Amino acid sequence: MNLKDPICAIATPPGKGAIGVVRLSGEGALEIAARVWRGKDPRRLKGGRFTLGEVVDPKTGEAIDQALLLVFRAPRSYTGEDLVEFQTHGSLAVLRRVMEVLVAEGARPAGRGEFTFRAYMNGKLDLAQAEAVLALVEAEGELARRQALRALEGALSRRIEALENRLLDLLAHIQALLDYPEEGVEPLEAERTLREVLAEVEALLAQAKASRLAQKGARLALIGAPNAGKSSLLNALLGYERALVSPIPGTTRDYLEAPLELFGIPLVAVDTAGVRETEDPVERMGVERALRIAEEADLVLYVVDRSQPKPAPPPLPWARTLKVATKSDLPPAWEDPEFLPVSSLTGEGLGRLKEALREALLGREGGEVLLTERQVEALLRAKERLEEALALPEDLMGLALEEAARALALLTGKEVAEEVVARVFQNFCVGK
Ligand SMILES: Nc1nc2c(c(=O)[nH]1)N(C=O)[C@@H](CNc1ccc(C(=O)N[C@@H](CCC(=O)O)C(=O)O)cc1)CN2
Ligand SMILES: Nc1nc2c(ncn2[C@@H]2O[C@H](COP(=O)(O)OP(=O)(O)OP(=O)(O)O)[C@@H](O)[C@H]2O)c(=O)[nH]1
Ligand SMILES: [Mg+2]
Repeated sequence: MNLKDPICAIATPPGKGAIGVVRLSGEGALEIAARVWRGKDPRRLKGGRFTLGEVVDPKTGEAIDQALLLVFRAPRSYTGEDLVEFQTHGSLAVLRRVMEVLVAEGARPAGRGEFTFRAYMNGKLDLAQAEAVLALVEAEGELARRQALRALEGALSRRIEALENRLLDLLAHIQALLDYPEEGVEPLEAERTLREVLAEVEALLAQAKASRLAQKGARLALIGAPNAGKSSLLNALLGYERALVSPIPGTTRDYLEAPLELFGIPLVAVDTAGVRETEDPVERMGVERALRIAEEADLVLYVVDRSQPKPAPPPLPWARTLKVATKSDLPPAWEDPEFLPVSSLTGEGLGRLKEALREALLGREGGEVLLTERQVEALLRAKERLEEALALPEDLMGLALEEAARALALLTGKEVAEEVVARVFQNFCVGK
């Protein structure tokens, strides 16, 4: 891959937008820009400045759009190279023509993530930060956005580097003891350092689940007997009347999905048909679907009407099930401390139910750390090596320590093989 040639891409999403952005980066970017620009010469613009003018087709002199042009000069740009942005009107008709004239003047359409790849290669971002850029672009909920921004700002990278440095210091110390046994090098306290580093790695790993949830979201299924109050509870959680509710058992025939963001996690809540034995073939199809949805959900709310005799529970994945007793505003027919009482009518208990959902989804860890699958793998490897080192005498733990440090370095990308880097950027969209 050529690392300096001028590349260009539409950076805004396809479709109509008030404004569209085309980026151009690399050697000769300013010269190319000058050839397709009518207005103040971009080559005379300082870095960080913009000007209003027209993008033109240099072959015909035809104006393509009225636009703003921004100049960033190497190394002070996103990529670290000379970089020009054209901020045009946001139609595909405009953006496509801008791309055409840039390519005609010698720029190459960028590959996926190539701008950020260059930023990485030029030391503007480390690999954890580049992955944070991707996560920020893809963030669907508040939690994912917060996690990604913190990682982009280097929070994870700093934590990892601190651990790496402690291991490297320890290694140097061991080496000194081995090389100069007579010279009064201070004795090691390897075990304590190792335990502290291991605890920090484990603390990070404890956040992996929350990070995956924030990015991928979760499915929440409501299941229970007909008339239990599932659809009412769905509506209460959503805050609007999404599902039909009626006193007639069997109101919900097919399942129904609704997006719901709780604690910054993008959830899909699924209301289902009431589960019961039935002769009606259509209703039976609904019941079968309901059970399948419960099986596949990340979390199940088993909904039971507390004002009626308690029914026999359907087969549910109990490890992922929260029990809810609805209609808590009515006189209870039974009590069971395993069930959370709620009333969709008055809202009583909804707050506690949401808290229980939060704990079931996130655990007790707050979940402010972004961890990609790749990073989790590296942390697991580091953890294994640290445990191995702990089991060895101090003069023999050097190799395991070195490997643990190397595993940590994978997170920030200092020791990462080219294919791994390529794979990270494969996940990007064009223009990022
Ligand atoms: N129009 C536009 N908006 C955007 C971006 C962009 O590239 N263009 N960004 C793209 O992701 C994000 C902002 N992030 C950016 C990060 C660094 C630099 C940059 O030029 N950094 C230089 C110079 C800093 C300075 O002028 O003070 C540097 O780090 O040296 C630009 C954008 C989101 N919004
Ligand atoms: N008093 C009271 N009535 C409720 C409450 N929740 C639901 N109901 C009533 O219970 C009846 C059934 O509610 P739905 O939400 O339709 O029950 P469902 O579980 O979706 O029923 P199916 O779709 O038939 O499986 C309706 O008449 C609701 O008004 C509640 O918290 N308090
Ligand atoms: Mg219903």
